[in-house]
Amino acid sequence: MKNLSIALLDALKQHGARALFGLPGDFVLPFFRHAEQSGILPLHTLSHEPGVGFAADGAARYLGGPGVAVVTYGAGALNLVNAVAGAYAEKVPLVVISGAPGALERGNGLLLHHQSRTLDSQLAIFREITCDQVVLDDARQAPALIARALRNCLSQSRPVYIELPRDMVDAPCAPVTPLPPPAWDAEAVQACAREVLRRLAAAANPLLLVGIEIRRCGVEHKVAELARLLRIPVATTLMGRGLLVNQDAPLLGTYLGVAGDAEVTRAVEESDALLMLGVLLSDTNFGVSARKIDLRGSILALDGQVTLGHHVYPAIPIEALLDAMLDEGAPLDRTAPQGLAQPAPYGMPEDGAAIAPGDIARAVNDALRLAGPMPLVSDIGDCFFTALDMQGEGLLAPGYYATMGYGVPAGLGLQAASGRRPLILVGDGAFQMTGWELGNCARSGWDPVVIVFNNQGWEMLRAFQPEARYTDLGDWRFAAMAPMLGGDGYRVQTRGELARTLRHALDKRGRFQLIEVMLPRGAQSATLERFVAGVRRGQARP
Ligand SMILES: Cc1ncc(Cc2csc(CCOP(=O)(O)OP(=O)(O)O)c2C)c(N)n1
Ligand SMILES: [Mg+2]
Repeated sequence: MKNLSIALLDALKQHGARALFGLPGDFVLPFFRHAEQSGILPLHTLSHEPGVGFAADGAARYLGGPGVAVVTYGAGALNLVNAVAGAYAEKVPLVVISGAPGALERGNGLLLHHQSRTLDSQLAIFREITCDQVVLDDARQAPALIARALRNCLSQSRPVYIELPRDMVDAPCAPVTPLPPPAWDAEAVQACAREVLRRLAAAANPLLLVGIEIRRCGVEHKVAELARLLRIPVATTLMGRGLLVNQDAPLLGTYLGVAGDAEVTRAVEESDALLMLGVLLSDTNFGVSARKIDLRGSILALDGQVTLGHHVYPAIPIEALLDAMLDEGAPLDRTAPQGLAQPAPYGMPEDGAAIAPGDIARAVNDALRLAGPMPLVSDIGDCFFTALDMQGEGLLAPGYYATMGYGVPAGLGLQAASGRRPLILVGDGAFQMTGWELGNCARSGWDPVVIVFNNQGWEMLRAFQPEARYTDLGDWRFAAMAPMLGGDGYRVQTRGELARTLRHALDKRGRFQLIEVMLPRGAQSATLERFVAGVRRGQARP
């Protein structure tokens, strides 16, 4: 019989995990030893737990399986909270494994180091940001608890919390038998699919609007097939940017309300049968709508249920709904829409002019057209709005939860788990938070290309409070620091320098490449300007 640590590691691998990300401490050292010595999953350490969480998140988003973060009790696990909360908000299947005090030390009457209020305070905190929590303090129960937690992590596409007392890691433990996904009622699914198809057929302007859950559930190809079958155009939400790329779908583009393409906005907001698949009804997706979308006339398939106006069908997995619609659907009486997606911007002039954010999108699109597609990972800031105009191999970004600090570690997690080299976009403010994780690249064999949007300030905040002085961050000279961190740094001031440096950096492998793009103070992307105007308009409305 194996021990509990090996049973847990085997189960993680069986459920699709491809790597462990962690930062050890005494409560989790025994598990780290098994993780490293067993080699069941590669173990990558980072320098601060937010980076551990974002790296696990990036791996999960890119590969679809669970991302795994392994930390010590208290100071470690509570450092992870923001990353886990963001994963919960954006439906990322994350597994948090926290070491914890053993039974004897729990009962010795002393306050333990890393303890906050009580020894169960941490569990209480993680109850709020995970869909399931288990404490492995009994080896007989452990296999069933692990199986339940991992099944819920994947079926709900949300983080789960596993607390592992350090005196349990060597306990003899039976292997974990994976549980089947939750059952559903085929008849209810068929009835729901027929009602959705009837509504679409009766509409003058049916439209599909897709969100991030269709990627988490691995059904993008089925959505594209449905759009082609029914001859219905598709738009993505802000969070869904990058979905259905290369899926041969009649893609209109990304819905950004008043901040986006007017054609796409009109198509979404004037649709009389909006079928929303995997869409979060969030302010970032709908907060800048030109006019309020009539949700009563729309259909929402999210979180395993389908809402049609005032009807709710519970327990309808999105893949089952799509399969039933593909079985029963037929072309609606419409001409097949041609994808209207606005072409991405190309052709940045390679001259001596100062660089604007929009130039960075053009330069990246020009360079990737030559070098080949790369996964894009963006932090929050104007780099995110600029990334919406980039043609990458999908875009990973916390577009709804909107936490800074995501970009660099998430890109490292993506490369660690998949081997693919990412292009990371990050502002100077966000780089100050977690950009230093690049110092782990040399020993881990990672070599991302990182573009730092250096406008020497918190520009997104300046957009709302131009008079503020506290948004000025000064010039941190990131490129000059790159060699000390084991990479190559380039500081570029003109469009010509940007184009040449980007081509050079994409060619250079084996060391991270940091391109510090100097942006004039106050320079904003057109999308950010429209987004700010939209938010202001929304706030001004009675
Ligand atoms: C963890 C966290 N703390 C604060 C904030 C609030 C914020 C949102 S945007 C922003 C400024 C970002 O500055 P940066 O230089 O990175 O990018 P740019 O605006 O283009 O200049 C802040 C402080 C968020 N979102 N997350
Ligand atoms: Mg900035």
